[in-house]
Amino acid sequence: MPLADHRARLVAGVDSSTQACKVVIRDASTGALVRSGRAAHPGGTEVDPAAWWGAMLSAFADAGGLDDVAAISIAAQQHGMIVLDAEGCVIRDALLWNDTRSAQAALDLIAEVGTDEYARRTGVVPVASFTATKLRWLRDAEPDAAARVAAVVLPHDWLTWRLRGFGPAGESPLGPRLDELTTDRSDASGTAYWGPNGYDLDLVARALGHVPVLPRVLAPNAAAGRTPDGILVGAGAGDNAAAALGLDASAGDVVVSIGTSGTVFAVTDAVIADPSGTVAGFADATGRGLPLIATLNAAPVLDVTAALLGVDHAELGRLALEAVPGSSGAVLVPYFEGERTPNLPDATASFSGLTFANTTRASVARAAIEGLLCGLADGLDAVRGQGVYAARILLIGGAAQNPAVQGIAAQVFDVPIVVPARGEYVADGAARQARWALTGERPSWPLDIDAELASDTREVIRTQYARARLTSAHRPG
Ligand SMILES: Nc1ncnc2c1ncn2[C@@H]1O[C@H](COP(=O)(O)OP(=O)(O)O)[C@@H](O)[C@H]1O
Ligand SMILES: O=C(CO)[C@@H](O)[C@H](O)COP(=O)(O)O
Repeated sequence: MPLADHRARLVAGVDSSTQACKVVIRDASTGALVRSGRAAHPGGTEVDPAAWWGAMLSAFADAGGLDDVAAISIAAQQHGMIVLDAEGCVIRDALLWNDTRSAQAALDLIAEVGTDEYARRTGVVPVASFTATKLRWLRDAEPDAAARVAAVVLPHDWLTWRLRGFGPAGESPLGPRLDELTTDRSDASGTAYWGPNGYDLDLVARALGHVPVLPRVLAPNAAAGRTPDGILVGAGAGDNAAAALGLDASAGDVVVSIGTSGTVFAVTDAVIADPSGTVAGFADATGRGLPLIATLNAAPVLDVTAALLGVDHAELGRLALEAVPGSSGAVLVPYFEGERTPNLPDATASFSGLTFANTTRASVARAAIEGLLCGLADGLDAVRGQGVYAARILLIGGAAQNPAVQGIAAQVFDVPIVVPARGEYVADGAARQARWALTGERPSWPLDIDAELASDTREVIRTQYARARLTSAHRPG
């Protein structure tokens, strides 16, 4: 379609992430940012999806509306379990990627199927984050609800369906057409019941007890349909895959994202099947692979530390830079929310190495940043262990904007760091996808860079962290 009429000049991308919904509206030809908007999401690891729908509509309004937009795509937090009944109604609140109640269900599924078999069939080994384990938890803990499940979708799938006008009768113009549910490869690959041969219905039935309607998996450049107002709707994607697309990540690029989750991932053609489960062999949003590790404790580690010290993020960063690398021996192993990598769902955080001399505001601030980055550096090692080449790190996510995080990252990671200009790269990836669906041509928009930092590794940081991680009890009580 030529970019001639007034609508075709703009495309929109959505990031429905854990803490907020963000929308960018970009020029379809040049990629220039025209408008943007955002709205907050409720906290917690169990959320009524209606809150995400409401936040998305608010974010659209904040961005000046979609009247002049030709195409839109939605990216969202991965793995969240949304269960629908035959009338298209949400049966219970969604369980998010960072809800760890299904840890035992993950172990049960592994005991039945085996780690090698899971990795071979789906590219992943179940942990509490993945959708399959949440379905097993539902089957065991809420069997009446499980029995009513007619369809299972992820956040971006459900928002895409609602945006196209589908939903419960009375709440949507087109009604509860479950056969119109769609997803894409990247989000399907985070369910632990999708793999190289499509949906693995045996694994679905093992998890939920029966096989419900599952969303049709669209190609990266396909359209899911149109909104009732005629806006083309792209396939959408999981947030990390969308970020890789938004950054145009290519060989040698490893993305490190410090949002609610910490993630380390790269785009590759290699088939990843890690039976240890450390690296997830996800799919990307272009038809390739996205090996990824995720931690449950990233930017909120700094939020809680700043609150403890009674400072804002800028002051937390200034304090941290007053301390020496290694925080004079103070170490934070930041498993506040349990942990996924390493897989310790019941773990708690621990400070160690404290003395009268190093128990200062500066050391505490620095130890928080060092601790969260060391978990991601371990993740980078694991991703490289799968054959991924890292020439540089692209550092993104809310906490990546903090100069102290950037500076300390250069002391923790052993490859150069590039900080793209402040932006919403997940939403940008979705906007690129919308443009791709609109014109059939994947855009190559420029990427602005804020900072480039040479690696300045200080071994003490990771050495003492590794020791502390092994010796901390990580158990509540
Ligand atoms: N300058 C900063 N320093 C440290 N953390 C920050 C800074 N700015 C934002 N954050 C934190 O980043 C997080 C939001 O990042 P974002 O990537 O948008 O998360 P998500 O996509 O998971 O919603 C919040 O926890 C916020 O407090
Ligand atoms: O679970 C994962 C990836 O496997 C997380 O990355 C979620 O996709 C949430 O992302 P953010 O809200 O932190 O961006």
